[in-house]
Formats: sequence, C-alpha cells, structure tokens
Amino acid sequence: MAVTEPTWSPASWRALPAGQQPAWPDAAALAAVRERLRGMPPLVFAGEARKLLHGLGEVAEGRALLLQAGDCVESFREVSPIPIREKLKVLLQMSAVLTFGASLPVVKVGRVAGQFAKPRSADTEIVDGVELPSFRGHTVHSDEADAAARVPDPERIVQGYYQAASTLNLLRAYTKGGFADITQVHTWNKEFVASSSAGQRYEQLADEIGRALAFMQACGIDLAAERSLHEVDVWTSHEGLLLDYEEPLTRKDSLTGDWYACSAHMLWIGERTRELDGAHVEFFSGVHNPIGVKLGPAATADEVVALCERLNPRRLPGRLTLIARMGADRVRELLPPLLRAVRESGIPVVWACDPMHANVFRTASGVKTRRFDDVMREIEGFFAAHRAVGTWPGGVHLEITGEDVTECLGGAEAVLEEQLDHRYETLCDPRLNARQSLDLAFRVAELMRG
Ligand SMILES: O=C[C@H](O)[C@H](O)COP(=O)(O)O
Ligand SMILES: C=C(OP(=O)(O)O)C(=O)O
Ligand SMILES: [Mn+2]
Repeated sequence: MAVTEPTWSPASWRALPAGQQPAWPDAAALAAVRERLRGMPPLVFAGEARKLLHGLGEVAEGRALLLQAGDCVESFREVSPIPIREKLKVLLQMSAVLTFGASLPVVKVGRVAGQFAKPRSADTEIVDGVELPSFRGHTVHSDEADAAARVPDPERIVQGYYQAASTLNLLRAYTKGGFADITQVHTWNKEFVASSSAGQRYEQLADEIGRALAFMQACGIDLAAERSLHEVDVWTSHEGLLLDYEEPLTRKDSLTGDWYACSAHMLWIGERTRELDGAHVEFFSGVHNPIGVKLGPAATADEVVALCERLNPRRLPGRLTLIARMGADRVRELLPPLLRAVRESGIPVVWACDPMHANVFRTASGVKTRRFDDVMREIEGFFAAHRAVGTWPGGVHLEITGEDVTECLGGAEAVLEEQLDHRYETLCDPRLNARQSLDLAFRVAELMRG
C-alpha cells in the first residue's frame, strides 16, 4: 500500500499549509472537538476500505466501472430517511443500467454520509445584496444569510459525525435489507421508461434488461434467493477537506497496523487543495483507503505523475482515482496528454470523469447552473480521449439527487431557464435531478455499447 513516510502521522499535515480551512475563531474549542472525536467509534472499518480497494482495482484494470454520485454538499436539514432513500434508489437504477450497458460490474460509491464541507473560489459571497463569508458547509456554519450565523463553530463537526453515522446506518439497512433487489430496481427503471418522454427513448434497452433477467430465471437462477441480486455494496465518500475532522477519525487497523481514515470508505482531494507540498496530499499519503484527486484544466502531466508517485508509490490498482473535470469544450484536448503521461509512469489509476465542475455558469439572473448537454458532451469527450489513447474510461463522478429539483438545465424532459427557481434547493452546486440522472445513465450505457 502507500509507503508511509517514517515522519508521517495523522497530525503531520499540521506542519504544512492547509488550503480552504475555515477560520475557526477558537483554537481551544476546536482542539476539544478533536479530542472528543478521537474517543468516538470509527464510521467505517479498514476491511471495508480494502474491499472497495479491490473493487476499484478491478476498475483500474478495465474489468469494472465506477459510479460515484451524490449531492454537492449534504445538509443538516436533510435528516428524514426519504431523500436518502431516493438518492440511493436513483444510484441503484443508474447502476443497473450501466451494468447492463457495459456488461461489467459497477462499483457504487455515494457522495454521502460525510460530504459536508466545501472549498470555495472566493472567501465572501453576496446574498440578497449583502456581502457574507462564503458558505462552506454545515460542518462549518449555518447557510443562513446572517454574518453571525456564518461564524465557524467546531461543535458542528461533531454534529456532522452523528449525521454521517445515522445516514450510513440507513444505507447499510437499505442495501442489505432487500431495498436493492434487482427485480425491484428494474421495475423502477421500467416505470421511468413508461412514465416519461425522456424514458421512452430507452424502451428497447430496458426491455433487453428485462429479457436478461427472465433468461437468468429460466436458467434456474432464483432471482429472489440469489444474494448478489438483492444485496449490494454502496460505499461512502466525501472530499477530505476538513482535516480537523479527518485526523481524529484516522485509526490504526488492528489486523495490518496500517492507518485508515475511518470517516468514509473513499476520500478525495479537491482541485483547490491538491498541492504536492500541501497539507492534504501529506495527510492522504499516509492513510490506506482508496483515495481520489480532482484534476482541473490547469493540471500538468508532470504534476499529475508526481501526485501518482506520492499517493500510490506501491502501485496498487484501486488505491488512486484521478477525477478529471476539464470542461466539455476542452476535455478532448487536455485529457490525452495526462492519460499518456500516467500510463508511461506505470502507476495504475482509475480514470473517472467529473462532467459537472468545469461546466458551471450563472444565468443572467445570477443562478448557478449547468447544462445537461454540456455534462453529456464532457462524458463523450472523456470516452473519446480514452479511445484515442487506448486507456480505460473507468467511470463517472456526478452531482445528483433523487428529488425532482430544477437546478440543471435540459435533459430529455427539459428543465428550462425560467423553471430553475421552481425547486432550486442545493446549498452549493446544481445537481441533476432523478430523471436527468437516469437519462444520463441510459446515454452512457448506449455509449458503452457503441
Ligand atoms: O462543489 C464545488 C465547489 O465547492 C464549488 O464548485 C465552488 O463554487 P464557487 O466557485 O461558487 O465557490
Ligand atoms: C469541490 C468539488 O469539486 P472540485 O474540487 O473539482 O472543484 C466537488 O466535487 O464538489
Ligand atoms: Mn460541487
């Protein structure tokens, strides 16, 4: 696994500059929160992280796909089971479609149970004409448009831990308790196909999935009894941004003696905090989870190879996922040199496409949005780049919700600009709604088959 420097410890990042950390007003209160978290149970276990590592290793080697998706940022207000269930439902539906389209297993990872902290482009934002500290997520402060409510409060880190624990508990119950049954998931997909003009386009593909299930049954496979058809693994992930949350939840595995970040199965380093000599790269070089790094349009081949060497020196397939977010217009030009350089380094990685973060714009009235068509165009460009270089397009990383929100424009049942304010609920970036997410999954399945 990652060669842990002799000088590495869960706290060694403290000697280095850490970008995008909140200006906590009270260092003693923050230290007390760290101390409390150190005494709390881990949210995930090392053995689970190793199982995910194995799954991602299959993706790195071209034998599986990665579907990583969820909110831009989770909300402390979302405590009811319904939005979590709906999010999981759409993830399972997308995964069924992709599994069939690619004829490959899909490794399912939610941006969930800990995706609470945000890096921001600017320290302040204008809300209703008033300049306020930018919203950085509910583990930092409230989203209320009020200067006092935006003061970082470390007590919220503890609240984030409890909410992550309760979300994870629900996910474990749903994924192991029958909700993920493939026949059920296929029924939902048929409902999507039958109930909307967006879905009708995919009738043939959905019928083929139905026939494949009927074929399996005819061959004697009892769909209801076969465990792999009604129990699934959905792993958790978030951006490992708040190192004061990650450090105390980092624990030494009793079996191997290796350190694991036990706040989630997989964590990623954001585009804004991936400096080679920065605190985040230092911290993640020493934990043994599968990790990701976002790569924006400014990433150079040398930088990317250096990140691979630093974060995956033992060259373990599945350890490192590179999440490219280049923009629909530039992905075909910017990605191939990176793909070639990483291949030449000999370091195995999963390449995933985040078609969301470089395709954001504000409408004339100032609403932050993305076009479904740009999202699809970036995914097509990502596949084309891999085809041109001969590398494996490992998967997609998306911002989605199971709710019928109106945050991204377009999709087959188009959300129009004048409809954005009908249900614009995200606390940070615009998410694909359930229909747009399924529409995307069917299109990606068509791409894979093509
Ligand atoms: O989710 C990602 C970032 O936090 C977000 O895209 C930054 O948005 P901003 O440019 O509005 O700060
Ligand atoms: C902050 C995010 O992305 P990036 O680091 O790529 O901007 C995100 O995934 O929400
Ligand atoms: Mn985002």
